[in-house]
Amino acid sequence: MDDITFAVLGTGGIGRRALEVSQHKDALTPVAACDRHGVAFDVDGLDVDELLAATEGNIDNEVATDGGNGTAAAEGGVKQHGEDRGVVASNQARPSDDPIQEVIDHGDRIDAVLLALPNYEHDFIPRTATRFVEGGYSGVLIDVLKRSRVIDMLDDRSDEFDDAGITFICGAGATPGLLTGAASLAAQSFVEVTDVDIWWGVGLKSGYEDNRGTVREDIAHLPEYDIETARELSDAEIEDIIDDHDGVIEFEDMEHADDVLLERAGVCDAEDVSVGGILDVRNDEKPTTTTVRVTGTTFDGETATNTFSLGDETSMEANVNGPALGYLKAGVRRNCAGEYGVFGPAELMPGF
Ligand SMILES: NC(=O)c1ccc[n+]([C@@H]2O[C@H](COP(=O)([O-])OP(=O)(O)OC[C@H]3O[C@@H](n4cnc5c(N)ncnc54)[C@H](O)[C@@H]3O)[C@@H](O)[C@H]2O)c1
Repeated sequence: MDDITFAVLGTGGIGRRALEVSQHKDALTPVAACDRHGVAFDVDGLDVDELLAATEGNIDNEVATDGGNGTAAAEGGVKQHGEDRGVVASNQARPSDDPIQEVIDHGDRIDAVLLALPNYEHDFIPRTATRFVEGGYSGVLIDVLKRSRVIDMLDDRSDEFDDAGITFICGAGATPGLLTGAASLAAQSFVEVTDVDIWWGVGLKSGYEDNRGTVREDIAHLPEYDIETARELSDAEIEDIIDDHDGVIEFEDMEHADDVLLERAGVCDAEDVSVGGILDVRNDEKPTTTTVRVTGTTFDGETATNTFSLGDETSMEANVNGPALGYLKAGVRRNCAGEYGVFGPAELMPGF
């Protein structure tokens, strides 16, 4: 495949690592990266080492997205060294009042855009996608979002994507993403799938400070919170929740889009999919092994469970960004073939 130029929207915990992982993939050139405060653009390819070094320990991950500050958490302690917050600390970047628009304005030079943006407002990523349509972009958009309900919001825009020549790959991180694809592959042994159980373990070696978006959004899955209440928590309150759980938080029945993404690929009904897991915010060792268990019946009447498990040494960052960039490349192939609209990770695997 020819060299693929791509942009990263959101250089927080995930987006920075996406830039780093892209250095290890063939034929991928990052040409743009932005956070809420600034944008770096170089059509010949960003100097990723410089950008990562300049933003190390200086990541913008305020709770605000495009709605301004206004929450207690937004006042909180973003790690910051020097005067420039986030990507602007890189000498390739400059401040911007609307960095996403600047990426859209360079859209004719960008084959694919990875949206590593927060999901504090469920419609933020769909709204951002609409901006790309309105800005005349045609290419690949890909996200790593988690929530099931956002997939419907993207589906509602499917005709717009089609008309614009956009191939949108949704839910293409780890879960959903890698594990959804694995479930789809494991299901191929069966003629009927009765259960898909996803159980993940994540140890965050860099702790809450460098993974604020992910940890806050995960807390929203606890029974006593939702996305609105989690958004309003201050950093100190989040640290208290982490303390109350001794750093290890267990989740059950999470609203993860693996369910709707497997249903739309024809693997099983969404209600037959369950997702849970354990997050250890203070340890880089996984608190439990990540597994996908797919149970079904074969054409010759046997009932069995196919199990896929991740090596405990693989980090969350590796399991989100490797697949995201792999799916990005699969999206570019689809786009070049004239296949537009919304695709999930399971649809890019063997089908039924
Ligand atoms: N699917 C998976 O397996 C998986 C795993 C981990 C994280 N995630 C998701 O990845 C997303 C990112 O997580 P994170 O930990 O990197 O979050 P983060 O808060 O660290 O980073 C988000 C970035 O988006 C930027 N941003 C926000 N509003 C913006 C705007 N209007 N314009 C430009 N940039 C803007 C912020 O400045 C920040 O740099 C979250 O939604 C999280 O749930 C998915």
